[in-house]
Amino acid sequence: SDFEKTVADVFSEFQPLSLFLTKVAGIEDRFNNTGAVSLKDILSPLMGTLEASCQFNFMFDIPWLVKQYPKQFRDKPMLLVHGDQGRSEAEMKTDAAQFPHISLCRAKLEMMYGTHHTKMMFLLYDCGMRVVIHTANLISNDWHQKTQGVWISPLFPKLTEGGNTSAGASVIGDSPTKFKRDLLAYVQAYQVVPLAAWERHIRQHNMSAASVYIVGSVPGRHSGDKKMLWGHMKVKKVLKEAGPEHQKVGSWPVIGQFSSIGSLGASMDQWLCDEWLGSLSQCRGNMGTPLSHSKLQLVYPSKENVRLCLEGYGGGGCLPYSIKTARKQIYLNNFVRQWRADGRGRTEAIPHIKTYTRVSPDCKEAAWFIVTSANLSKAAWGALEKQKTQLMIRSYEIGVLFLPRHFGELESFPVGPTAEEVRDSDNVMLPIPYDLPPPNYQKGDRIWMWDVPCVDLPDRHGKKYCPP
Ligand SMILES: CC(C)c1cccc2c(O)c(C(=O)O)cnc12
Repeated sequence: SDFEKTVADVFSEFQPLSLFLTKVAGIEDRFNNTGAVSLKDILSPLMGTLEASCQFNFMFDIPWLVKQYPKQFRDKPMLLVHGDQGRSEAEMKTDAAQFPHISLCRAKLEMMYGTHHTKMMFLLYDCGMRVVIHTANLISNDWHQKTQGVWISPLFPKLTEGGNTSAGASVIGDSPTKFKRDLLAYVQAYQVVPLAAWERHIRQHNMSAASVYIVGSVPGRHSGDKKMLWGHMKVKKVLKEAGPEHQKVGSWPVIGQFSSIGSLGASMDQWLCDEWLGSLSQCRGNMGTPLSHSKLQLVYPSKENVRLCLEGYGGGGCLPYSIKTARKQIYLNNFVRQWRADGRGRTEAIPHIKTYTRVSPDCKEAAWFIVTSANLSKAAWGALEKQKTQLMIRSYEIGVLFLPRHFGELESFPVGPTAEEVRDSDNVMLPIPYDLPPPNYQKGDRIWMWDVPCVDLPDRHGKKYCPP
């Protein structure tokens, strides 16, 4: 039964995809006992005996974060990688100063409007290391009543011989998805001294069991063969080389699901449907036929989704889509679908998770799946410039891409609408975080914008929404 399952049980039940949601306060136990973890679970001694950790993120509540570590690990060295500058960096330094084991590392943000969105943990144990790539800020609210995604790596054992000598260009202890090579390239892109030690730790571990691809974004104008390393061009490259066949999935819809939307251009053909969808609809054997934009579905909470959520209108505080941006791209209203997750008990847990996938018309199979920090924006995924010779990215992002072929020669992933189905299935099943197909917005409903008042109907706490 579900009572008294340890995090080790929860972890092993959801292998080999190792894709979890975060626990949500206030929903039925069964939706938290399977396929879901808390930050304390991830940091539990049952996952390994911690020696040191590195936390990449955007928002940090340092005293709260320290309390998520088991007492016996609260003095282990912790590096926080952030993008704060000026006053907020000063505040972070003040908070960190009270903890001698914590050091800070600021990521360079030289592109205007770039942010350090990446949410990742390096957990160094006495017997190996783990990588966790997720979507939650290191603040209590992000782990309380929201839907967040977490990929937890296998325990990567230490390489026996001097593993950190990389044999020329190739990397020792890598996987068929080149997980270690690409993770090293991502970490190296920061060019900051404190990460050199973590680069060495990564080199010294055998990551051959990693069955996902790294999909990272680093700020810059990437050209030549570096153009395919990051953002939507990395997805395009991997899907073209190793994705499912065009004749099988070429007509399947692509579904994007995210918690914010950038300025995407005055028409859908400028970036959304040509460039971005052009990359995410790539597949093997594709003769370049673009996917019709009727096959694009964008899951983003409506005003009613926010009004009825566990947090009430306040839940919309992590959905920073502004009316200023929205009114420049009304065409998005043709693509948006509601957030509904009855299968996971999370229809009322605002989605801060970001996922991208391609599913069969009958919603029973998925061609691939991505969980990432990247919202639907050019800053995150990149925008091609100079006659498509360079990819301009503003922010740091990271996610993982699951391809069926790396999970047992599958052509596609069977989709599991509930965590129990995934747990009890003998074959690999994708624990999809939301219900398929995503429902249309109801008549009279609208896209959630965080700077638009809601004074007609109260939320579950009897409140109206009057943003500052
Ligand atoms: C507009 C900005 C400051 C913002 C508002 C609300 C939530 C945000 C958030 O959750 C992230 C993130 O998770 O990386 C990043 N910016 C967020």
